[in-house]
Amino acid sequence: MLTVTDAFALTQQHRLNLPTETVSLADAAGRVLREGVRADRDFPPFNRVAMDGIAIRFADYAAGQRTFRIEGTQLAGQPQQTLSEADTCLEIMTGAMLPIGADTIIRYEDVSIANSQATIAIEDVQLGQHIHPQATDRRADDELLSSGMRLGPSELAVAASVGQTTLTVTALPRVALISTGDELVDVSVTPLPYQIRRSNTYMLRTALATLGIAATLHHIIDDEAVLKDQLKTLLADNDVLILSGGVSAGKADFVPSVLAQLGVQKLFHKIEQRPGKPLWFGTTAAQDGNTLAGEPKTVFALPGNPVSTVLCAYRYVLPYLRTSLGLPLSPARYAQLATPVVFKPAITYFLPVHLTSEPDGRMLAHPLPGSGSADFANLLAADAFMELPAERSEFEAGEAFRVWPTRS
Ligand SMILES: Nc1nc2c(c(=O)[nH]1)N[C@H]1C(S)=C(S)[C@@H](COP(=O)(O)OP(=O)(O)OC[C@H]3O[C@@H](n4cnc5c(N)ncnc54)[C@H](O)[C@@H]3O)O[C@H]1N2
Ligand code: MOO
Ligand SMILES: [Mg+2]
Repeated sequence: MLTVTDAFALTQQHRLNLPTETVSLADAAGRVLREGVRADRDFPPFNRVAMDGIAIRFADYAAGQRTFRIEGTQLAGQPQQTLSEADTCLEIMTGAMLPIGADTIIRYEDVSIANSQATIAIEDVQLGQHIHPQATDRRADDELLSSGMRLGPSELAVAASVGQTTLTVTALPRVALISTGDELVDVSVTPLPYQIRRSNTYMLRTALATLGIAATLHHIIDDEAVLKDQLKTLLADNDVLILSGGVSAGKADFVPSVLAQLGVQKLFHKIEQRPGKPLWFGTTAAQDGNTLAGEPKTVFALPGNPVSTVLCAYRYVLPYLRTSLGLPLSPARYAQLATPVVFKPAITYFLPVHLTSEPDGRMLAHPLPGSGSADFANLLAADAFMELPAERSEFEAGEAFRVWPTRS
């Protein structure tokens, strides 16, 4: 059986090779940029006035002048004006170009205006104050956004400001989420005593939505022929299949054998971990390296117990999709155990934890062991899984371990 580290590495080695596509700026939120975006002008593009007030020549002020005749007004969005004579000023607004001849701004709060004259009421005026000089933030042709960035609010604001009406981004993978199991009924159905409503695919869809992936939902009954037939179609139509259930040792656990029959090559089945031991991962990539158009396709068959499904999603599937999209892995996060934990089997234990941020800067993980990998109501209080290493069985309060957040 594989360790967590080896299994993770295998998934990462078989990342998707997704093409790029061009999307409009309005549709680019959350997507992964695949081009560099440069400044078409300086930032700011002109000496930008930063306060509403008056624009003067500092030399006049330095020579003792305090009252200035108001020559006119320059609003934002108007062409640059000129301060024509000595001892005059222009009323000026935030966002306007600094007038030719002016070099200092006095706020309205610091002047009194009467009879078309402005009198400065303060004595600590500095040359160049309240001016945001051209090119102080970025210069024309500087690379502002680079390939591999995720497009969030700040990135899209910058893209808009340089006139980028479209952006080249990684195409989203087509992902199908497939629940399997005869005991599972639709959410809208009142289950019979031996049935339950399916929930795993809703969890998976919500988790994938954090990467901007809109996956489709499917359900397949525990019938080998039906499973084979439907998985064949889903494989043809998608880049990634994510199944839940049917991968363990049961009489109706047909998923691994059916995937093999469909030519999906198993890369691993079972990991030394709890929960999520029976995770199955495979690819249609040919061993000779020759891939058909639209290939390879990837299949994650997650164990059906809901807590196992969640753990496998956050520990393996989401990082896989992240890096396939061209994003770096999320930075590692750590927390300290709030109370001691004992876990005997020599396998990695993913402990559900509630995280608290303490006034002294520590992140504390409060264990929520729950009643096992079917107890998904326990996850309502959890913020993360803490990864407790396989080679240890006793973990002390205050010891720090890696955590895998389950909330974004
Ligand atoms: N003899 C053994 N039995 C089991 C082993 C084992 O190693 N030997 N492994 C156990 C572990 S660990 C897990 S995890 C489960 C995995 O089971 P499967 O992946 O085969 O999943 P199913 O048998 O189909 O279902 C398990 C459990 O999960 C519920 N389930 C399934 N899908 C959903 C869904 N979409 N929404 C909600 N709940 C779901 C299902 O009803 C079952 O209760 O196997 C152990 N057994
Ligand atoms: O690994 Mo299973 O996921 O323990 O219940
Ligand atoms: Mg089973």
